[in-house]
Formats: sequence, C-alpha cells, structure tokens
Amino acid sequence: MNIFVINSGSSSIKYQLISMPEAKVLCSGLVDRIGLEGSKVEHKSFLEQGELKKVLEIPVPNHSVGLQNVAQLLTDKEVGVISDPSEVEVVGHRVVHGGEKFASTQVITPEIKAKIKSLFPLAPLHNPANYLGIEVAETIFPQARQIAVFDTAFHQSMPAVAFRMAIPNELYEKEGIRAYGFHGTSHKYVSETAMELLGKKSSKLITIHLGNGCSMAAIQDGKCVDTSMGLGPMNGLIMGTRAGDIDQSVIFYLVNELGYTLDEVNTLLNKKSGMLGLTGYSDMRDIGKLYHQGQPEAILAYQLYAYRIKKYIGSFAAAMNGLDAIVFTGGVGENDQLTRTLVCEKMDFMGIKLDSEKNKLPNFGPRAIQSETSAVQILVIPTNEELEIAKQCFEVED
Ligand SMILES: Nc1ncnc2c1ncn2[C@@H]1O[C@H](COP(=O)(O)OP(=O)(O)O)[C@@H](O)[C@H]1O
Ligand SMILES: CC(=O)OP(=O)(O)O
Ligand SMILES: [Mg+2]
Repeated sequence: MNIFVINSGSSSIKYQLISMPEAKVLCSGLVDRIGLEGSKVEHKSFLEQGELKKVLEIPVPNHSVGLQNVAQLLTDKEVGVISDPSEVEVVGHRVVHGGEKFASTQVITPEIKAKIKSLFPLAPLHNPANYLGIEVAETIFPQARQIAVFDTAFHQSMPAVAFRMAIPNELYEKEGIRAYGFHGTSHKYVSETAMELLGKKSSKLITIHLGNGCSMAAIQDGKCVDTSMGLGPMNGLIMGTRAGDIDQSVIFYLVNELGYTLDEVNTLLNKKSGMLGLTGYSDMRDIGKLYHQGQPEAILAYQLYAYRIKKYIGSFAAAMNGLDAIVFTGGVGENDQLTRTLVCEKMDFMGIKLDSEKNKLPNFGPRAIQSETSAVQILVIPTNEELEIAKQCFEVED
C-alpha cells in the first residue's frame, strides 16, 4: 500500500511516499520557504538504480502550488516513482492539535475537518497549515483515503495530575482548558525505539525533542505521563522563536504598561522570542558558530536553552520516581553536540554522565553516548515522524 505522508508546516511541507507494510521509502522531500523569497522544492527518489535528486528553485506562493509540484515529481519522467496519482492509496497528514477528542488516528471526514478548524486558535502556527494540506491533498489525490495523525494523541495517557491546571474547574469542564502536549508522534517513535534498544518494556524514559519547536515527555512503561507543552505548542522549553515557560506577569506588563495588543504579545512570544529573541538567529547552526566565537549573547542563549532542559529532566525524573534513559532527538538533539554537552553537564548526582568522545560522533543512527559509569543511558535517536504516521495509517487501514 502506497502511503503519502504530509507534514505541513507554516512555511514548509515535508513529505515521504512510503510503501507499507515493508516501510520502504520511495521518495521524500521538502518544500521550503513557502510564500517567501528563495522558495524551492528539494526532492529525492530512491530507485532501483540508486538515489536521484531534483531541486526546483521556483516561486512557491502557497501550499497548493507546493503540493501540485510535489505531485508532479511523484510521476516525473526522470525521478518519478509512480505512474499516476491514483497509485497513492492513503494520504497521511500530521495534524498538530487534536484537542481532547482524538486519542487515536482518524480517517478524515467533514466532521473531523470542522474539529481541526475549531482548534485553529490553539495552534495558530500549525493547524491552519495542516488543514490547508488536507484540502489540497483532497483535490490532488481524490481517490485516496485521507487520514489524520495528531501530535496530541500520544499524550492523552497523561494523568489529571499532569494535565490539569490550577484554575477554576469549569474552565476545564466546559472549555477544555488543560495541557495537551505536542510532537507526540516523535515522542512515541523515539521512545519505542529506545525501549527496543534497552530491551525492556518497563522503563522510565525522558524524550527530548529539539527541532524548531521543542518539547520533552516523561514516558513510563511506554505511556506518556507528563510533557512540557501545554494548551498550545508554546509552553515549556526555549525554542527557535518561542519563549516557552514565561511568568504570566510579563504578559500583563506588556499589555498594561507597554501598550501591546494581545495579538502583538502572541506574535512576540511565538515568533520573535526564544533563541531568535536572545541572539537574532533561530537556527542553532548559526548560534553554535557565534558560541564558538565567544559571542556573549550566544553563550548566554545556549546556557538558558540547556538550563531549561535540565530543570525538566529533574522534574520528570521526580514525577516518575526514577530514570533509565534520556533520549535526544529532532534536528538539534540529533546533531548538536554542544547542546547535549551543556544539558548533561553537572548531572552526575542523578547518574547522568556523558562520554564526550561518543557525543562527537556524527548522526548516523540510534546510538548510546553515556560513559561506562553512567547509571542513566543517554541515547540519540533520529526521529522519523513520517514513518510513524505511515505506520499508524496502515494500522487504521489494516
Ligand atoms: N548539524 C547541526 N548542528 C546543529 N543544529 C542543527 C544541525 N542540523 C540541524 N540543526 C538544527 O535543527 C533545527 C531544525 O530541526 P528540525 O527537527 O528539522 O525542525 P522542524 O521539524 O521543527 O522544522 C534548526 O534549529 C537547525 O539549526
Ligand atoms: C508542535 C510544534 O511545535 O511543531 P514544530 O516543531 O513542527 O513547530
Ligand atoms: Mg518538527
């Protein structure tokens, strides 16, 4: 069965065409900088004769144009892997916010679409792009089943003590105000891989997903028991452009004393804060260079970024009454040895000791990087949200 997986972001679309059940990736790619200068489509096909790449440096004004180009690449003369769009039987969509309704994968119906739309205010950077991806895919692949896999689903196992907030009950009961958690597909995928590596199902893991968005999860015996993101994907860790945890007083000060509108506060905390606010850059590669040049802002930003992660490791270990392994994943977690060094520094009191040589290894796949005397395993596991989405779609169809 050919499953086309779409991970539609605010300014990018990641995609993979995966043949299931053998989990063979037929092609993959990225539509980058949608609606911006310098947009492009980077496509890779994995054919019998080897890997073929094609880069289209073309204007991509919106998601529709982006996906139309991708659909053409799927059947392209040189790099095509299928002969007609009808060979795609299922389109699997990453949908970031599923609210409390969806603890599992859903075949998309008009009702499901309406629910995804109703959650726009809670995930303004993500759900609108995911929704657009669904609408465009429905026109390009009209014969395929469209399936949604929610970032929030894996976190639905959290107990009330982790997801409730100390605000009046009716705001939870009537309005659903609680912590939901995100990046669930990634936390699920890397925690399952970690359990395979550890060779045991009963385990206390902390997964640390560090991409543009960043979040952590406490996972006990395969089930999420706590996570750092909340009602929307803003809370918790410091991210590329998001502040993460912030004292509520800051919001009142910005509005009451500095004259910000609430929309401006939202934009400030979602798009202008985090590493961008601290250094002027949101890409860790740029900030890493400045750190090594000794730039004070970059050094402080890295320290803040790692310090926040350390605090969550401490609190999640306390929540689980123990810790077997921490798992780094996402673009930063997989590739950035500096982040891992700073996070694991001075954590030997709780049995976390990094092997600095193993930490330097390039990102070749799942690996353990703790020292021989570390009581806690330190794992780096490349995430694969697209493969996890394909697996979940296949289970629904099976
Ligand atoms: N070699 C690297 N060293 C340090 N950071 C890296 C490296 N490669 C990618 N990154 C960082 O990973 C982040 C993007 O992560 P990714 O998981 O791809 O993001 P998302 O899926 O949220 O768009 C960027 O901040 C980028 O700088
Ligand atoms: C939920 C979230 O933050 O996603 P991303 O990392 O793709 O922005
Ligand atoms: Mg991501």
